[in-house]
Amino acid sequence: MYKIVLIRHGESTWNLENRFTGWTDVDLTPTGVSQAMSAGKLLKAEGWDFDLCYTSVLKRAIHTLWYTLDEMDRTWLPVVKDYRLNERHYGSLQGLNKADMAKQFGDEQVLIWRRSYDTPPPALEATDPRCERSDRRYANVDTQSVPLTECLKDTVARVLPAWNDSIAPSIKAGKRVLIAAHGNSIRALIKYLDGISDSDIVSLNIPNGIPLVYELDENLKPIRHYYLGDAEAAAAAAAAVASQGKA
Ligand SMILES: O=C(O)[C@@H](CO)OP(=O)(O)O
Repeated sequence: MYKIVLIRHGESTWNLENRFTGWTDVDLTPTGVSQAMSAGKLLKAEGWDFDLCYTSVLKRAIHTLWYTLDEMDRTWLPVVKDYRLNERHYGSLQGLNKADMAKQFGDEQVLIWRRSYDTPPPALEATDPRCERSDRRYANVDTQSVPLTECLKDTVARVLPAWNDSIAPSIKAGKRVLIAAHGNSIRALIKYLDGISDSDIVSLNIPNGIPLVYELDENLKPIRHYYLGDAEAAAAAAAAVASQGKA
């Protein structure tokens, strides 16, 4: 049996301000830093250790990994930064307030933008200053692969190659893997691993900064999963994420 740990980044400045974030590279808040440190303390206290870490190229996930590893005295571990683990691209909603959008367009429309499997939010124009295509961190990525918007289906399509080409082979080679990523890139991976239907994935929400353990069989099929620490607190934090898109 293999075990991996997934962790969504701690609270970011735009989580706090309730803004659609996507590929915008925002910082952790002090709360986010302490969530990441608590995650590291919990992992250490429960005897977890890792050989290889994966994260995105966005600093809220990278810094979460740093603070978590620092608490474990494991900042020396190898880290693979892969843009394919980035948050789902939120198109032209990036930067806008979720509750304001719900007031303007209704809770149902915002739920579709946030959680529908195959309806993407309105796209960014390639000329929009928010477009990431000229960002140097994506210089080696094919332009068409730097999205202008994404639905979860699109995110699954980019996360899965990272899983299949890189993460899964590492796990099978016996590496103990920690993945620090984002709400929707983690939802994309879980949808695939657990075979969750397009309609059921709508209600899955991932809380900030709480380690989520997946136990996998020899074919990397999930046996069970659970949050470390207080399960009720994790469920309450996930429910709070769900209601962020309400007016
Ligand atoms: O704004 C975002 O990028 C994500 C995660 O913070 O939000 P949501 O939970 O609405 O998909």
